[in-house]
Amino acid sequence: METIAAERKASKLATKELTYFLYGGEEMVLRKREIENAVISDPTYDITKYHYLTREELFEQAVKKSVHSITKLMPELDILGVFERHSLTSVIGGENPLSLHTDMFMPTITGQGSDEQQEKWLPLATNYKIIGCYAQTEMGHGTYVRGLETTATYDPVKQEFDIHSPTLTSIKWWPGTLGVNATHAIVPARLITKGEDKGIHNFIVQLRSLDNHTAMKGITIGDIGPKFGYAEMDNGFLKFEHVRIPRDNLLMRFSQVLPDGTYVRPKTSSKLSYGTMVLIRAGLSKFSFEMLSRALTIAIRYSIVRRQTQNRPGEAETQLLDYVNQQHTLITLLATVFGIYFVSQDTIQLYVKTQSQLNEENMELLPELHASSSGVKAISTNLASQGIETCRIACGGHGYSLSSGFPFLYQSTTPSMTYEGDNNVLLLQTARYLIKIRKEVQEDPSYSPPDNVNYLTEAVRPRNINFRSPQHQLALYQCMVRACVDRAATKVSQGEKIGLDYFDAWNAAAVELIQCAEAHTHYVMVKSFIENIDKEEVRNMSPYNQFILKCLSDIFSLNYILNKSGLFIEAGAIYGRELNEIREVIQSQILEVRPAAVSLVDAFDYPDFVLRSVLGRKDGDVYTAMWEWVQHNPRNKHKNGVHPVYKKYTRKLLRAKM
Ligand SMILES: CCCCCCCCCC/C=C\CCC/C=C/C(=O)SCCNC(=O)CCNC(=O)[C@H](O)C(C)(C)COP(=O)(O)OP(=O)(O)OC[C@H]1O[C@@H](n2cnc3c(N)ncnc32)[C@H](O)[C@@H]1OP(=O)(O)O
Ligand SMILES: Cc1cc2nc3c(=O)[nH]c(=O)nc-3n(C[C@H](O)[C@H](O)[C@H](O)COP(=O)(O)OP(=O)(O)OC[C@H]3O[C@@H](n4cnc5c(N)ncnc54)[C@H](O)[C@@H]3O)c2cc1C
Repeated sequence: METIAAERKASKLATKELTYFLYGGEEMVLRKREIENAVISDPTYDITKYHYLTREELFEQAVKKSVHSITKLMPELDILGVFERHSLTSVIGGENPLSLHTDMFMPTITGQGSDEQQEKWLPLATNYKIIGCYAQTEMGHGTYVRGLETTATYDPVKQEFDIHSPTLTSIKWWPGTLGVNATHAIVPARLITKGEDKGIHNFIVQLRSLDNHTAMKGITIGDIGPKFGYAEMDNGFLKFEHVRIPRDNLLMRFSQVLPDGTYVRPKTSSKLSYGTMVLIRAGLSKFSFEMLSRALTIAIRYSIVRRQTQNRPGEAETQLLDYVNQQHTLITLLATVFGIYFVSQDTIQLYVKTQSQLNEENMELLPELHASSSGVKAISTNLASQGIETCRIACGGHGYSLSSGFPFLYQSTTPSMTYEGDNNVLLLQTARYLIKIRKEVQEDPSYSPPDNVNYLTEAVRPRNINFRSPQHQLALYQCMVRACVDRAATKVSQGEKIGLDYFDAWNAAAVELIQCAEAHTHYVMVKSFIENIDKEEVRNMSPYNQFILKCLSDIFSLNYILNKSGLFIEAGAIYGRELNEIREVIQSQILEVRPAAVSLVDAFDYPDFVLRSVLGRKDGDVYTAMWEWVQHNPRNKHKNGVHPVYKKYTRKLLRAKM
């Protein structure tokens, strides 16, 4: 306890200033804390026994908490917007089994419903007269949305759609909130009218009765069973047997079916029906920041408190964070989490800007948003999932206990590498965009590509390189990414030249394509970090905070160069002989950050309640917390301290003659 207090005292970081910066100002932080305190002081959200609950208990508690939040806490706190809602969910912790209602069902209606449809459905949804989910994925198809098999066949006589699951593989499988709670779903299905298949469109389908919650006629519905984690979420299955819905349950903002069955195609892009996925992908980088920053808070605080090995006679054992390997592991991750933070801010801004353009039927930014949000979602969820596991390992044996908080963070984060688009698949979408822009640049010298891909027109290694210079770092990345894009594009065209069809040529280059998308996205993250810490808000910070952010930016940028040095050397961006200098800059910046490490994680401002970790306690009283935790263990609570398995099994073994 004294150690962590001493660390805080010695740190020169203006912690409060950084917290205000991260949350968008003092007012936002005060509001966040108001929400946290309301949750912490309400017994409904008690977490004392959380880690010992069974799957069914976890689910029931989570639904109870969710309903309590909607009916009591949210009105009391006047929580309306998406950010405050997420803030509340995040404090309550665990999964929110009703989250898909507000995160996907409602945004789909807002984004894709006509004005009349919004007027009809949004008040019902806002007031929880209905509970919605987003039922897209089927047993046979998740990635390949165009391959979904559920049909929606228009009947002009009754002016209804007939929703049907024609095969076993067409059964909807995975959607959250579907298994037990939802009354309605957005159902992407193949629209068939006048005998023609018009592709995937979104429909609103009622699943359960609003009187007694039983399944509607023709609907078979349930929960898909235990998963890797996510016990609190009712991921479900859904089978349709010719379910009838009115014509105007087709979401008609972009395309329509007229009463006689005439199809009116979207004026602009058919991909607008994928809009909800893009929204969540943009939000997932923020989610990745939250999950990884919590893991780092736990790992860094514990590495201050934990001592291991007396290295000099008569002195205290060494703090884990004073081992250079531990510093390297955790401080490079600290730099990463700031990288994710900045790019998530930029991605959400790009989403908002694109959305306002789309409202004016301007599609200009859509390809960039799709490519960028796909890449950023993939890289930030990969980094967060791997980073949480790295934090667990960095905490030794105690990291493996549920009480560390890591298992929950990992289980909740790792599926984000799959849902909302598998990360490899999304990186291939980013690569598709890069290859396309490269082609345009080559074919039309007057074409000026978007800023983030400008390196495709020119990328030059600086002379007299200074690895501490952000501009030089960016130039190195530009050379490297350009070479990666060239390599992938060349591989595709070589395949085509030897007679492979488009798919085979593309598939043969898949590894290089994913590599170029990854490299590009890292470049975008480094660029975002560098640009953001050059903004006025940061330049107004205390000099020491600016200095630490610059150190973290260098670490983030240079550590990737070191880890992927093969790519940079192959591109002629750096020479092998320069690697030592890069190592030294990283090492010296890590040493600069070390004294501020605990204040940096304090700046994330997570109360103990949110971390749910005996190792990550703010006061550093880890061992007392571990002892308290074990007192709740039901396995220790049997008469005379003797567990029933003794009578059932071990006694027999001990007395058996063998
Ligand atoms: C603001 C903050 C608040 C948000 C808070 C978020 C908090 C997060 C917590 C959430 C917690 C839990 C949520 C979990 C719930 C999970 C839900 C789901 O998983 S829902 C199901 C998701 N499914 C997928 O993502 C499927 C992945 N597959 C696809 O998206 C597509 O099929 C794809 C892209 C792989 C391929 O599509 P398609 O075959 O149709 O396209 P092509 O490859 O042929 O490309 C054609 C052309 O279209 C362009 N394109 C593709 N997609 C899009 C798009 N979305 N937008 C724009 N354009 C798109 C593509 O680039 C091609 O363009 P071209 O010019 O021809 O090159
Ligand atoms: C916790 C969780 C919650 C979910 N919630 C929802 C929800 O609310 N609503 C909903 O509709 N869905 C939901 N899903 C489903 C999710 O969106 C899909 O699982 C996801 O899109 C991946 O699709 P898939 O399962 O078909 O994987 P697959 O496509 O079968 O992928 C398997 C492997 O094949 C590779 N692969 C596949 N296609 C290609 C390709 N074209 N090129 C190269 N490689 C390829 C992938 O990289 C991956 O490694 C959820 C899933 C999970 C795990």
